[in-house]
Amino acid sequence: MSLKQIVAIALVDSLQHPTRLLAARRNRPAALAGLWEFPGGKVESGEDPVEAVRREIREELGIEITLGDEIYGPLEQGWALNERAAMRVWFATIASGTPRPLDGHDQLRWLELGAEPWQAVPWIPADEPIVQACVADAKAPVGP
Ligand SMILES: Nc1nc2c([nH]c(=O)n2[C@H]2C[C@H](O)[C@@H](COP(=O)(O)OP(=O)(O)OP(=O)(O)O)O2)c(=O)[nH]1
Repeated sequence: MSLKQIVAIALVDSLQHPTRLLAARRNRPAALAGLWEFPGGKVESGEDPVEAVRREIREELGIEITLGDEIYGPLEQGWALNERAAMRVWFATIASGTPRPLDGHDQLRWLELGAEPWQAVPWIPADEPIVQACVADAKAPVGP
């Protein structure tokens, strides 16, 4: 694997008819604090990417998730974030629990998918095309 693999979710209210997307505001490191992102994190060595995203979401938001379709990026490893990392992103819904900013974030916000969510908050710049792809993919039915 050439780039560090990050995995994250586009948490939506419904896989079949998504109308809202959860954005999370980072509280660290200083260079990214205050910017909004898809909750997730790094895949550990030897870890399955889907298991990694479930673990990260448990740690960060305190919820269990149902995964839907992947939002495919241009790379096998998903979407380029910078020269060192790429991110795979899946649609997901809440299976149990209520999302709370437990670790890594200081605020969560549901954004309307129909209201240009890439402009609603200051996203990490690398995420903007992913948010746009999320909106485009959400117009077709997603999920199992
Ligand atoms: N989780 C996440 N990370 C993103 C996004 N966009 C983006 O450029 N990144 C970058 C920020 C970080 O450099 C890297 C992810 O690292 P992380 O700090 O979230 O991962 P982690 O929770 O496993 O790490 P740690 O803080 O526990 O050390 O990817 C995004 O939408 N979500």
